[in-house]
Amino acid sequence: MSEWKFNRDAIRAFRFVRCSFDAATGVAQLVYAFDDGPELIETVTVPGAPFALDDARAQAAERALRLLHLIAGVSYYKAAVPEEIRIDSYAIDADTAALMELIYVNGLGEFAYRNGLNLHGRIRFPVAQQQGASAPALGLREHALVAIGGGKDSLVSIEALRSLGIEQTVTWIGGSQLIRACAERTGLPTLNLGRTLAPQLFDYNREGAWNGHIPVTVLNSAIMVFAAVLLGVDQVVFSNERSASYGSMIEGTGEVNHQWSKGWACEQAFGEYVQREIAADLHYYSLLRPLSELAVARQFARTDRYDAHFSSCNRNFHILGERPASRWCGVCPKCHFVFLALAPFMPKPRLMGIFGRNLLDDPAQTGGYDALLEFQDHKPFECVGEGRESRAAMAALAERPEWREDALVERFVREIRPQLDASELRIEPLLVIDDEHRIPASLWERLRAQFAA
Ligand SMILES: CC(=O)N[C@H]1[C@@H](OP(=O)(O)OP(=O)(O)OC[C@H]2O[C@@H](n3ccc(=O)[nH]c3=O)[C@H](O)[C@@H]2O)O[C@H](CO)[C@@H](O)[C@@H]1O[C@H](C)C(=O)N[C@@H](C)C(=O)N[C@@H](CCC(=O)O)C(=O)O
Ligand SMILES: Nc1ncnc2c1ncn2[C@@H]1O[C@H](COP(=O)(O)OP(=O)(O)OP(=O)(O)O)[C@@H](O)[C@H]1O
Repeated sequence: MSEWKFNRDAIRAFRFVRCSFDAATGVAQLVYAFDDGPELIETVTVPGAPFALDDARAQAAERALRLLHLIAGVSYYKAAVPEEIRIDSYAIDADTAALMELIYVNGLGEFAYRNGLNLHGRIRFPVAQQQGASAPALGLREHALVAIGGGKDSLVSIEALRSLGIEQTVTWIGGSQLIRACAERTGLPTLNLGRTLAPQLFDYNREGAWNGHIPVTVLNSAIMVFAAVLLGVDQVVFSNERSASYGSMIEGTGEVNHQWSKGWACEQAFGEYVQREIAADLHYYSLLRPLSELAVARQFARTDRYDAHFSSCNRNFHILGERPASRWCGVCPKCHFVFLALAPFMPKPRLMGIFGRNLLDDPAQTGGYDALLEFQDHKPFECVGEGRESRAAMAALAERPEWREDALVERFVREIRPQLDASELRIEPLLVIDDEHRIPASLWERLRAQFAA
């Protein structure tokens, strides 16, 4: 074993070695390996131990733990993308294998594109078990674990649930101080779940592992589903908007979606699996699925409670390395997009106060905005709205005296708008509320009224 060296091209198999949960400490261990190399151990910690679970809940927790083990393996599998996948300590059925293949192939879509790999037909999870009976209801109490990511989207959901009188715990994974500050600002009960990646992964990255984006939202979702079973609550709520279902259109390749695991196809498949295989009364859904990014931005602008606390800039969220000097780096696609999406819905001085500058009056940001507008470039690989949303927001600003002389708005009017169909530049059609979602019927009518107001 001590002779083993990471060599991505020589590795034959990725192994799901075992997973375990210690109810006395709240620590779960997710163990993987390449061939007969060292064990790669990821840990997830759920506060509130010791957990005393009855038989039905203990069995559901074991099923949720295996689901998490399978999904979290994507961080390690991607390092070598070997031909074979093995599961050493339990067996999975065809439905589980199909869900994993869906998540791995699509969730690693950007990773594969950027590395010139073709994962279709390559990722095969071994099926060694017949389909079992559907999971029973556990008698979970009515309470929502709401994911918070530090950005605008989750804050919109949290405020919506608050106004509907739904009991919630604001929940996040990892050690981000920015997310903690936002969570505390809500004034609601909070829960911080621990997650530590196997340290060898960072060595492997330095030693030439394949690297790239992983489907982090479905991974966070699986962690929260596991926590929900332990804590005995019936809802896991995310804040993934409709626009997340649409990727970047790449010439010669087709659609590649950075945020596939925030999209509708993933939510449907994962949510149905959780209800069928983990607990019949555990509901996983995105509260913002019926809304576009612009509609979410409009909702967010209705309160200034979080202006001094939130950030959508992903540069704040690295596990290793540098963070930006301020909450908004001002030069990444998320900063560009969020500034543009909020601009039609809030007074200019408020927006400039949030960002500390005017990104639309900075010619250095031209390339970044062109990509968002899908003008001579494709939509960036980031969690940003559709090109038509960016174009409609820019067109709205072009009509506003306080914005139209800013460098990038003025350029849009002069160079880009003349090439576009004016009938496709209206914001209103993009604010329409969709009916495709998994929001429980008991909430939906009241929520719809709130979103429509
Ligand atoms: C913060 C960030 O954007 N990270 C991406 C970045 O990682 P980087 O190497 O610059 O630094 P670290 O985040 O510190 O990660 C170090 C390495 O660890 C591996 N890793 C990390 C987290 C994980 O869950 N699994 C991992 O395997 C990886 O090898 C890292 O290099 O670049 C990486 C490579 O492209 C990305 O994988 C990192 O993305 C994170 C997984 C991440 O959390 N990204 C979110 C900020 C993000 O993109 N969120 C989207 C959601 C999209 C989705 O659900 O698919 C969003 O904003 O909505
Ligand atoms: N560290 C985390 N722990 C738990 N949930 C997270 C974490 N990071 C992101 N999420 C959740 O993942 C989903 C997608 O994240 P995303 O970054 O789009 O949302 P956001 O941070 O609320 O808003 P924004 O799009 O403005 O950044 C959201 O439901 C968010 O709450």
